[in-house]
Amino acid sequence: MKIKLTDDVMRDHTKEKAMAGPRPVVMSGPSGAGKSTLLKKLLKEFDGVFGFSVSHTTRSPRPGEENGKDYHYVTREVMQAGIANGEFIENAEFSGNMYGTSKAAIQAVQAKNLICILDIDMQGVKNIKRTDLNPIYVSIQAPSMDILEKRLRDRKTESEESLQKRLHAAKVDMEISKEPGLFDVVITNDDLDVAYGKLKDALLKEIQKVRDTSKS
Ligand SMILES: Nc1ncnc2c1ncn2[C@@H]1O[C@H](COP(=O)(O)OP(=O)(O)OP(=O)(O)O)[C@@H](O)[C@H]1O
Ligand SMILES: Nc1nc2c(ncn2[C@@H]2O[C@H](COP(=O)(O)O)[C@@H](O)[C@H]2O)c(=O)[nH]1
Repeated sequence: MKIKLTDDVMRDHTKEKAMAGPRPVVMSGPSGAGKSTLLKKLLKEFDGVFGFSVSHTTRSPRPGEENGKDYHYVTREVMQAGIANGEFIENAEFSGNMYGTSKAAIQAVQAKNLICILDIDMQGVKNIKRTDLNPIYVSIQAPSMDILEKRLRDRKTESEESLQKRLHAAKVDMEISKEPGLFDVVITNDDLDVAYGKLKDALLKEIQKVRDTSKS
């Protein structure tokens, strides 16, 4: 039997699709694996396609980081009040600091019909899985623990204590990321250009959606 859709039904369906917008992208993986490096390349090459979800954190800014651009830097008290007030879609304690994605951070990107990128740890991934955000889950991994440690040390952003906490979390992360179905794609970031190519391939469909929408 052929079902004839009325104009109203068709209009509603189209509106729903337009409102749904592109799927967000969750990038996760051990600290030092190269998430920020890769997502900065994406944001630069695809200006007007991707938007970064600016998280809140209680850690101090690193040299060159900007409040409101890299993170919203807040105190524990402010962060805890926001969480208690239901302002966060997810939050986690990582390496002695609090991190969280506010609902407003995601809405700010989605309001512009951009692909919202979240850079979050494994606890964040597990928590986002319980929401209806429906992102594409990408895991970025380093080729080995030794290379990861070298990258983190060479970055010169961590104290020895923070570095050890991050390496410990990385071991857990590397194991969990093998869980079948947890991530849509797992990318080993060995050669940066190769890893970036794989990331673009994984997101091609969503990139095209945004480009098609902005043309129409
Ligand atoms: N493919 C690569 N080869 C060599 N060095 C790399 C590569 N990718 C990233 N790096 C370097 O490794 C360091 C860690 O990368 P980056 O800061 O992007 O990691 P991250 O996963 O975002 O870490 P965090 O979770 O702590 O923010 C940086 O100094 C970066 O320049
Ligand atoms: N669960 C969340 N994790 C987050 C968020 N923002 C960042 N992160 C993760 O924290 C670590 C450390 O980040 P760093 O900038 O201090 O190196 C890293 O794995 C990030 O992915 C967040 O909002 N929620």
